Amino acid sequence: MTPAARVQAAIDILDGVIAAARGQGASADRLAAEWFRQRRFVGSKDRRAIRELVWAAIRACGEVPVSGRAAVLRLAQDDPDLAARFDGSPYGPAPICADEPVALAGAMPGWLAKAMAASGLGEAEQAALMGRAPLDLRANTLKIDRDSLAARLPVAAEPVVAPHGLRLPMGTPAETWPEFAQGLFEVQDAGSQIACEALGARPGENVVDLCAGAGGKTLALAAAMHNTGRLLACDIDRPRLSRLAPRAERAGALVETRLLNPGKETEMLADWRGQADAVLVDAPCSGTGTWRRNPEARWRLSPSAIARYQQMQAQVLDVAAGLVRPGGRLVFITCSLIDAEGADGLDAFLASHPDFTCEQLAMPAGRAHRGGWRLSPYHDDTDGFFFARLVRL
Ligand SMILES: C[S@@+](CC[C@H](N)C(=O)[O-])C[C@H]1O[C@@H](n2cnc3c(N)ncnc32)[C@H](O)[C@@H]1O
Repeated sequence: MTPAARVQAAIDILDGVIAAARGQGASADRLAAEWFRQRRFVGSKDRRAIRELVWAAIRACGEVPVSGRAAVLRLAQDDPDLAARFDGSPYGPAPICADEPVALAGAMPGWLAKAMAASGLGEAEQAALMGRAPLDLRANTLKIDRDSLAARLPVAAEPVVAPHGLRLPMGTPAETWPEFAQGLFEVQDAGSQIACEALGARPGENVVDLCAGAGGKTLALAAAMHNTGRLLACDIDRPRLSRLAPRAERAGALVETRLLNPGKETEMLADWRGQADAVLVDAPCSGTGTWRRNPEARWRLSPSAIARYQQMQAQVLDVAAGLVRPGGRLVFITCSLIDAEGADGLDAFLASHPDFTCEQLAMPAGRAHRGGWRLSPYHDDTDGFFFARLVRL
């Protein structure tokens, strides 16, 4: 492909991404993969260049751009080489007109920037959400310790702040390695690992991971518990929860799973009522803390979506509260950095559950934030999280 044809390809993919963001359609990743699947003649160098341009344009535009061309023109304004590709050559983009629309630069839509600022995150914090996420691993201590794992990996791995974490160069195909197939590690952001540590799950305990999804955090809990006691992983999403069993098998982790019916969670967990030593609530949220991985997600959010997540968070916290034994722990996690989905929810929970109190945390990275703890890409180079540990009196 000519350099100009690559630019036009990126514009075409971006048009699809923008339409999907407006209509809550497929993710940018899926759309790009589909675009390439239909054009098998596009070589790997071209693919890489096109992808880089697509994601650079997504990162550069805070609001949803009017078109793919307007998004790439945003980048071209600061990049004369890119602007020169708009030369009208065959398969390339038409020359730039003086008065055509150019997308606005920015980290995120204005209403989200305001919500972030009100949650104590200034411009530098907001801009860091558009950076590139590192590739972190968690050594599976059911099978190996961090140092022994690092020595076996085919590329240098740096320890990270999470006690069992290692960091690899971005783009490392870690999941193709035999060490992955052998269950020696999981790919897991260091922030996610630290949030799990907040539960302090111990060997022999009865632990519930209420919103387990495909079990990223469940597997870390199983390792912390040395596969002793009972660990129950629940979710309302069958496809997600069904991905947990093969992962647990690879990791050698002992986990029970239970698929819950929405609205019937308490009933379906009646046998665990007041029995759990610790409950993890990795609540459904907007994922504003994970935009480094899927930056187009910020084009899909709306204030009403945030309000719906808040309701879901209150509901899962309520279910979780009923499972905790007196003296037991409850950890509330969201991978969002806006207080509506973190500290505000924590306050509301404490107001309606006087039998719970918030415990002070001291974690290896991050900082205290309104009764809980915050990790952010800017401050910690992890995904963004809010979490809090509560104890039932
Ligand atoms: C942030 S994700 C969990 C990610 C997972 N813990 C991990 O570490 O990979 C939130 C999960 O909550 C689940 N969920 C939503 N409402 C729920 C409910 N009422 N009860 C249990 N799980 C729920 C969603 O299906 C989703 O899988």
